[in-house]
Amino acid sequence: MKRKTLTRRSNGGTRRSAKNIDLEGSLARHLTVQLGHVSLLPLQQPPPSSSSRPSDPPRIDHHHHQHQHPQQQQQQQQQQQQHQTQQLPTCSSVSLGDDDVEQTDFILSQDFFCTPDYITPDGQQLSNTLDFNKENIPCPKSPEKVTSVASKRFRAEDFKVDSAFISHDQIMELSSDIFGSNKLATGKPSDEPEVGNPSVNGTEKKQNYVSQSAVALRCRVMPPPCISNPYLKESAVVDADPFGNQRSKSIAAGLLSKTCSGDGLSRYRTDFHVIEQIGYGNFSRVFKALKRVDGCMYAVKHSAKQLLQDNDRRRALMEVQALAAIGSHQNIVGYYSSWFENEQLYIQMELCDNSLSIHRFSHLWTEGEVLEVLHQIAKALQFIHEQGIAHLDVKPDNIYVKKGIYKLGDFGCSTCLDGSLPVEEGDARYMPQEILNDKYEHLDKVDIFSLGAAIYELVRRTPLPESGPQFSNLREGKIPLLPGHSLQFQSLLKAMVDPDPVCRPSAREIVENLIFDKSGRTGRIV
Ligand SMILES: Nc1ncnc2c1ncn2[C@@H]1O[C@H](COP(=O)(O)OP(=O)(O)OP(=O)(O)O)[C@@H](O)[C@H]1O
Ligand SMILES: [Mg+2]
Repeated sequence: MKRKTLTRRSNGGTRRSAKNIDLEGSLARHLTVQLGHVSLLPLQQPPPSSSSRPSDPPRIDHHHHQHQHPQQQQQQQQQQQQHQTQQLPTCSSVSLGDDDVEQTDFILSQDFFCTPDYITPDGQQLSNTLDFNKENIPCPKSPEKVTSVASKRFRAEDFKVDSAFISHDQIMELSSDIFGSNKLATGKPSDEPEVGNPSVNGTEKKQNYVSQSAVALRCRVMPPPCISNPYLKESAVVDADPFGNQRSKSIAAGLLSKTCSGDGLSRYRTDFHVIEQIGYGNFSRVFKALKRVDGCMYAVKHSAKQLLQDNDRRRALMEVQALAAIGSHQNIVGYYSSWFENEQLYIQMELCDNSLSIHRFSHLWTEGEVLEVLHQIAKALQFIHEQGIAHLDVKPDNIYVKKGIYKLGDFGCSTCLDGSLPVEEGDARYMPQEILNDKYEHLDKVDIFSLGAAIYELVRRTPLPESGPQFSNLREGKIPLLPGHSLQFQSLLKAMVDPDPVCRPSAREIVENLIFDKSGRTGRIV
């Protein structure tokens, strides 16, 4: 694409041609489109035939103005105004349609765009070369404002009342003030402080002014590396190496080092108001926290200890990577965000009411109720299994309830079904025999066994043994009769804890089991 650079010099001495004039007319309209409310007056050019130099924008020369005879001055100003009214279209008459704007991709010189000629100081040294040492050079000073703050307020009130009552001298005075602070652009006085105005509230601005863009540039630091998500198979197809695998052998360490440094502020404390601790596990603490910016409550889980070893960090990261890869599902605890802070991993999650462990033994679970749990968590398992992910720690502790909806949480042990990730088995009480024998061919069926064992525990209202004959019986698929429960339900449960993983139903098969149609999922089956 052809690019054109427009540079205007402060003395108005830019070489001008008909094309240039045309171009600047387009530019003025272009600027109007961008700025909307900005008056075109200073930018509009008289026709080339005008005797005055067409490149000169309306310009107030304070010194010249002071030495002129008042009548002469007034006459000259009236002529100038008339000339503008006749020759120049008003803002409203300028078509703002895109068609009118020349289809040229401009790079507006900063001098032109940010510093209109009338505030560009004379004698400004322009260089065609880039000078990177300019950061701390004070900005050139614009002409001093003539008026004081007090008179500014007075004029502002007058202006609001009726501009017709303002004398010509007042207009000129106002204009010169406005020129200094760019207020002519809107034609309205503003109480907002003006950026770049050399005189604010009558006090001189400091000379060591650094532009915002320079500050932004300074703030740009080398970003931390991206971490490839092992749960997302598509991520391997990326052309470049956005994951910075060549940059850092210890990816998590790279991320950690970047996220722990910085401004020293705690994102957790800055973004959240911590209400209370709501839980803890072997590796983490979980807090109920109000997010300041959106006013909603979340569960924020962070690692109990500082993750000083790369392996610990990787392990912790797998939970958020799994959550992020899995995505949103009604029966899975929602994941929002995660970050490292103080060498701990923080995870912002959907806040649930409680986990099933609370009512595990106190509540008399009806068959309808346990079927509801079974059906909803089976749907969660179907969702993750279809994405090639196994949970590997399904148990009442990790099943949450929120407004009557059951949600699977704590993906700290989740892994890939294809064996591409290490297997870290969950709570042994809910693990099938094959896992204890290090056989990982059917990891999805491990989740099915665990869910069957969890439901069995809810119905029995007694904790599952960690060892002994009852422990072995369960792994052999032997469960005693459950009085008061339908045979269909007991058969389903028995199938779920079958010692042969292949014989266990899949999550989909469970979801589609007819038992859920019959039960209405909340009623009790006799
Ligand atoms: N999203 C949530 N909403 C409400 N409470 C939660 C949530 N997440 C966790 N909790 C509470 O915090 C406890 C510990 O959470 P979690 O099981 O995720 O931690 P953990 O350290 O991974 O545990 P584990 O020892 O099972 O590995 C839970 O038992 C539950 O009481
Ligand atoms: Mg847990």
